[in-house]
Amino acid sequence: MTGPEPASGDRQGTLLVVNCGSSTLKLALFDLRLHKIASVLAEKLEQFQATAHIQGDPAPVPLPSHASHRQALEAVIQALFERGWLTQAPVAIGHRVVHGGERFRQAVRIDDRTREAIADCASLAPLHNPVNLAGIDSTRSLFPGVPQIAVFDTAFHQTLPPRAFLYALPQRFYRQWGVRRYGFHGTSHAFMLTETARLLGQLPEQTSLISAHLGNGCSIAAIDHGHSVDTSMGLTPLEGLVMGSRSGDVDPGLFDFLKTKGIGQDELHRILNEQSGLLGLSGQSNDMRTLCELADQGHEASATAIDVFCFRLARYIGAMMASLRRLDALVFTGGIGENSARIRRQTLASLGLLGFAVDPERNSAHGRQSHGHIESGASRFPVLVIATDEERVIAGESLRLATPHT
Ligand SMILES: Nc1ncnc2c1ncn2[C@@H]1O[C@H](COP(=O)(O)OP(=O)(O)O)[C@@H](O)[C@H]1O
Ligand SMILES: CC(=O)OP(=O)(O)O
Ligand SMILES: [Mg+2]
Repeated sequence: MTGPEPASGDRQGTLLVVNCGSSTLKLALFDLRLHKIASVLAEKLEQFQATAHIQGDPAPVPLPSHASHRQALEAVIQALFERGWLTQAPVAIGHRVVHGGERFRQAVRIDDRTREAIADCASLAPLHNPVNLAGIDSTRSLFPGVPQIAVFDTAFHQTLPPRAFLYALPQRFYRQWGVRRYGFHGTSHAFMLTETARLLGQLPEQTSLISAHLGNGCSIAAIDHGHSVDTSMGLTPLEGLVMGSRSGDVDPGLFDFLKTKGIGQDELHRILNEQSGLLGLSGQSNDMRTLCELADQGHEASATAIDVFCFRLARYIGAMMASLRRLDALVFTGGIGENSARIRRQTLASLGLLGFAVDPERNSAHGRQSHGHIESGASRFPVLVIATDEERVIAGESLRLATPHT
């Protein structure tokens, strides 16, 4: 199959959005009115079965075995040209960058100096920033002279007050090394704010919500009158909720204990980031869909993984209430939040005392791409399901920064 009636927006120009994740690469093309023209997903990068597909095109994009992010990006861009989705260089390229430290409070145009500053933040997001940089370097050499914009996961959370961002550690760690809670998934939480305000018919600056982004990485944010005031991720994207293969919160005393068992620094890093979470608890998979199927077939460890996931999430929803002056809605998003009625139901079942109540029919009616209410008439608060679109937020910021006069 070839591209669309050749990529309609392409004649006026396109925006390319690059989201290099820990093992995936997501690409999206938008026209200058922010209509999405194409999206691409490459999965299992660095593994034997690396694959890439342009949505709606049955022919996979050929990738070398164990393709790196850079190789996958180059192959996908070549395919976008060959199949007619792209006919000229994009007018701007937006990149998701996970960690911007305290240096980046908003999106920036990338030059040599900002690239170095992003590299300086890499030790705080070792699974993410290095691959984000690989994406930046690759598109800078493929499209020299095209404005490149970095949009940071951390930027939306720069409004956190000290009571939420400080750890109870000696303050010199914060002053000397920036040891504090940063928070992530900011583009998704920001999109939840805009969409919630739109659905409720009010202004974003008057809207207060709890946003639960449940994908491979999971985080929750308390947004008070349009500002992020609390979130579950911390210095790195490891703190907080149970995730696909990340542990979320553990007792830091664990590190000393595991040392006595001969587990060193590198192994500990691998355990907490790659072998824990849903994967570690179930012993089977980091994929919530698989675990729901296994639990239905009576696999006990998978059912336990789901229990721990939902209970931790419910506790965090309760904790986020302490950060808000009012609550207009609790919002579920991300692959799990958008698609799994079971996870939403089980989580909310622990929150009856706070006044949350779900309507079973509305809850099971909502899947990906469908916005809407799932609370019952007895609920104190609206509960919403909203499909996230991090790429659209990145495209909007990129357009704004690439064409500052418009
Ligand atoms: N119908 C479903 N039921 C339960 N989990 C689902 C369903 N569809 C997708 N998921 C889960 O969503 C997660 C991936 O979320 P997604 O937001 O797409 O990931 P990423 O963080 O990589 O962008 C996986 O755990 C996947 O199993
Ligand atoms: C910050 C983070 O966890 O990102 P992702 O969900 O893409 O892994
Ligand atoms: Mg994600």
